[in-house]
Amino acid sequence: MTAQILDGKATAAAIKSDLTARVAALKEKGVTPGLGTILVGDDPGSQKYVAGKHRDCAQVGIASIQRELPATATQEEIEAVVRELNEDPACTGYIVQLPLPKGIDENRILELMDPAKDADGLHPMNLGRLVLNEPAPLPCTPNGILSLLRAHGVEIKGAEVVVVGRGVTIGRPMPLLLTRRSENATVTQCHTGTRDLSAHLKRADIIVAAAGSPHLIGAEDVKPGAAVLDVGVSRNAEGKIVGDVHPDVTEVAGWISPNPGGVGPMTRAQLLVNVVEAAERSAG
Ligand SMILES: Nc1nc2c(c(=O)[nH]1)N[C@@H](CN(C=O)c1ccc(C(=O)N[C@@H](CCC(=O)O)C(=O)O)cc1)CN2
Repeated sequence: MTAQILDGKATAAAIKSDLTARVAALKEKGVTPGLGTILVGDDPGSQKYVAGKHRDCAQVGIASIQRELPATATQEEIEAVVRELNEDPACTGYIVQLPLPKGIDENRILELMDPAKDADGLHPMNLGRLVLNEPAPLPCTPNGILSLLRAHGVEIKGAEVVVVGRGVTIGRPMPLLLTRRSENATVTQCHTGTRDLSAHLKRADIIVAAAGSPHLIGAEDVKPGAAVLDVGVSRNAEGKIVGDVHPDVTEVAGWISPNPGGVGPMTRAQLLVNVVEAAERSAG
């Protein structure tokens, strides 16, 4: 078997085409959505992701507000920029690119954001709303994964899903989205403390690999026909992406997301969805 591709680029392009029309309609009502980004430091990966987010904004007609601080920025300096964007009427929603440099209290920065402008769905109030099944902006990568599966007709309802990883952007919120009544999946969360990862993986209909451990998952770990989403981003000596999923998984899986070209573009598309939805709410 050779797995079918979960094409993130094409799916994101379709989402962006829909958003372009919605942004045009907002502009006719006098509302221009604006996405703000706060980038601290000079991590090349983060710089690339933020640049991609603003390229996407330009494509769909969303205004860009970019704030950059050096790696030496203090907690207070970052908080000052957060306060500035909280107050800026041109900024519909914004994100603080993670991770922040060592020594910065990331949670305090996220808590300081105006939850109504939280385009990432990572403010504690919005994560709490997700737990309570109340409407909230949804974290971009988990929501992008669901959109990618739906767009390709992969059955989520009743599926056994294994999420590998417990980070704040993917691992923690992913099971919350998957176990909503609208998705009705059964989820096992695995992490570095899991005793027999392979035993869990072999039972999975869907695997979300977000461990950041190069080629952690091989063909021998995957049930034939399973859908495998590779979210891991490690870099080799040439700076190329190495995912959590070994290339030999393609021979066993039913569906696989390429990396790059799978979940990454979907993360960016869902960010734009959150910004446009916030603008539509404020436009009534
Ligand atoms: N504030 C946030 N920080 C981070 C998040 C997040 O959702 N919010 N997630 C990740 C990084 N991320 C989003 O910012 C992200 C990851 C990957 C991509 C992407 O488009 N990847 C491309 C490849 C790009 C490359 O060549 O390096 C792809 O997969 O095709 C976009 C955004 C951590 N931080």
